[in-house]
Amino acid sequence: RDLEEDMDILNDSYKAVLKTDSLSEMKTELTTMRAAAMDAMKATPPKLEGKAPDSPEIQEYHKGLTLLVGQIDGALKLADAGKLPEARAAAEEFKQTRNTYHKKFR
Ligand code: HEM
Repeated sequence: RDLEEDMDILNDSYKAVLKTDSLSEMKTELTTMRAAAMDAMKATPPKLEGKAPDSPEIQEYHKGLTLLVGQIDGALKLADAGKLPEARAAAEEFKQTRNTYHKKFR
């Protein structure tokens, strides 16, 4: 999958996560988001084309996705514990990460 596809998947599943009243749907969509974020790590954003894999910019890009995966895992843990409102509140916080890293790399 290319980066745009991963981002489109992140986007669709994120909308579903914020909207659903079903714990099992939330878990499925969070798991889909996690896989898309992990796959996005293999891509190079068009803006960073030509940068070395160990350049500060690529490292920063990976840091953003690692942060998002950590936040997704936090929300998954709450969903696994049956805490739907708390899981949704945790998912709301992904927006900050998305916006911060879109400003840098999108
Ligand atoms: C909940 C989290 C996120 C959502 C919902 C999201 C969603 C999106 C969407 C809808 C696009 C446009 C895709 C398209 O052109 O079809 C996009 C592009 C992009 N996003 Fe995200 N994003 C998220 C997090 C992140 C993070 C954490 C990073 C980097 C660390 C990132 C980096 C990018 C980049 C580089 C593009 C441009 C891709 C390109 O033009 O090929 N995104 N994102």
